[in-house]
Amino acid sequence: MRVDTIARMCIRPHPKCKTVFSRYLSTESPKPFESVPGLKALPIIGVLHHFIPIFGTVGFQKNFFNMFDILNKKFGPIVKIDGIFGRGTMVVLFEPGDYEKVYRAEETNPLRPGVQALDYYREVLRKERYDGVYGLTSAQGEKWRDFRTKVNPALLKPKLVKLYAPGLEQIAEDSIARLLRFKDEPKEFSSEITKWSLESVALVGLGNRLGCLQDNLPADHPSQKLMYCSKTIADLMFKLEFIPNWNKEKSANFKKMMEMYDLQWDVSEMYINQAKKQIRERGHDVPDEDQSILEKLLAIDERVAVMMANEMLLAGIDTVAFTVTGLLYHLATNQEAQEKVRREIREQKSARYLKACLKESMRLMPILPGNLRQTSKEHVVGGYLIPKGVFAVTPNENLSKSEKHYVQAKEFIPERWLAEKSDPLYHGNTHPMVTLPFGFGVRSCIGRRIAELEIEIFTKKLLNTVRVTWTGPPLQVITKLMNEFRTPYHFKFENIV
Ligand code: HEM
Repeated sequence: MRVDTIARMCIRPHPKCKTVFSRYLSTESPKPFESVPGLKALPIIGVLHHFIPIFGTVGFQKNFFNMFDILNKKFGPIVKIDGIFGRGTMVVLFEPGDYEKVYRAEETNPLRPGVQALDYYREVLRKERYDGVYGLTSAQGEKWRDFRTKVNPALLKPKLVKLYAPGLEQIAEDSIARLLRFKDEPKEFSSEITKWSLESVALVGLGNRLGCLQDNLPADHPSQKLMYCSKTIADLMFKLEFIPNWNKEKSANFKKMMEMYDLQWDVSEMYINQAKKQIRERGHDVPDEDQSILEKLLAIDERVAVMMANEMLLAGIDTVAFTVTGLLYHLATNQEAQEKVRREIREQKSARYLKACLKESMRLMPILPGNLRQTSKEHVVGGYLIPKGVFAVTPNENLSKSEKHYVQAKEFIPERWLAEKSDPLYHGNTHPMVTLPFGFGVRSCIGRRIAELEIEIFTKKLLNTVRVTWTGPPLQVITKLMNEFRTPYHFKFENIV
């Protein structure tokens, strides 16, 4: 019997057989990768000519959202971009079913290429210091899996993460008191919300308050250095990753980036050492609720514990500050939704509606415009053969704002996350891979539970006693590597008790 006949007879083939049979189940053989439509490279300049204003296929675009939109309109649901900006070839998949197939097939060993400068810093420049423990953001393969397996329970178990609630409530109260003092100076909001975010993630990670929310914080306070590093690294990352430079490692930006990584490491190491000393002095009989993530991980693997704490102090600042700012903006510009959240808080109900607001806000303003995996094997997608080693990009922000996937897609409607199946707004009508603000699968964001808890606690505390309004033009998102907001912010905070 022919192999394709067997494949068709098999109703629920074993996953291994599925892989073997998948090629036979399609009547046509896949088209070669070279024939995927998209941006072709020229010698030396690569794909740069496509981005020349007016004449280029894509032209100059100020963000990924616009760029993906044009690529989709010009080339269809699957678009190839030859070796962009010194990186490998990319394929942008606009059909959720297509990238679901790739991402699920990559789940056994999900490769997400790191930031090149950080990889260089950890694996070459400071090789002796890290010696194979590269953290979640840089490591791949076995090294990543080993690290992730050790840290998953401490960071992702909701029950364990909730133990930090009392400390986070205190931080939220301190931060809100400051916001109310600065209410007539909206320029302060950006730095205040970043301080809240750092103070919160440090409490969870290290078990200590850093003191960012004290009055007259000196400019050279170590916490100021961490906030400065986080911002500068994000800016430089964009310049180094997405702006072509044929001699990157000798450039001033690259050197500055190495200095920033050194500074970020030195300051976080100083805080981590302080925390370790306190843990030692306190002894071991400490209940779970009083243990920081650092303390829990130190009992498993010291080097992993230190690296995780360091990554929390880098990846856990601007991501959370951006997301809570987006949520407050949506609630400030949708007073009815804000009132509903306030009622829920005052009636001490579960935070169902608030959580729906957060999901809806992240759908419209995600920190990342899309997700990324590097293929470790061949895939057949949309009739094309995608080879090993290609960067498979999902343009989630575009899809999340498209009428093809959501009813009234550009509007803030938290109810869609709570609607019944019979309601046209019901979110289950949309493919579950369209909106992925925390990424996908086993490599999704390790800080998700912490971020959600921090945001929920802060928003509840704030809205219980404060009305938030927005007095300026619509808030604009600027895409660098991560999304950012154009400042100044035009929030107004008014005490209502
Ligand atoms: C609302 C805030 C946050 C958002 C929206 C967010 C989003 C993301 C996304 C989209 C990814 C990529 C996942 C993937 O490739 O599938 C990611 C990875 C990661 N995030 Fe977050 N993040 C947030 C907060 C945090 C916090 C608070 C921390 C630290 C505690 C953190 C640490 C990390 C790390 C270490 C990774 C790499 C995970 C891995 O590769 O295993 N993030 N995050």
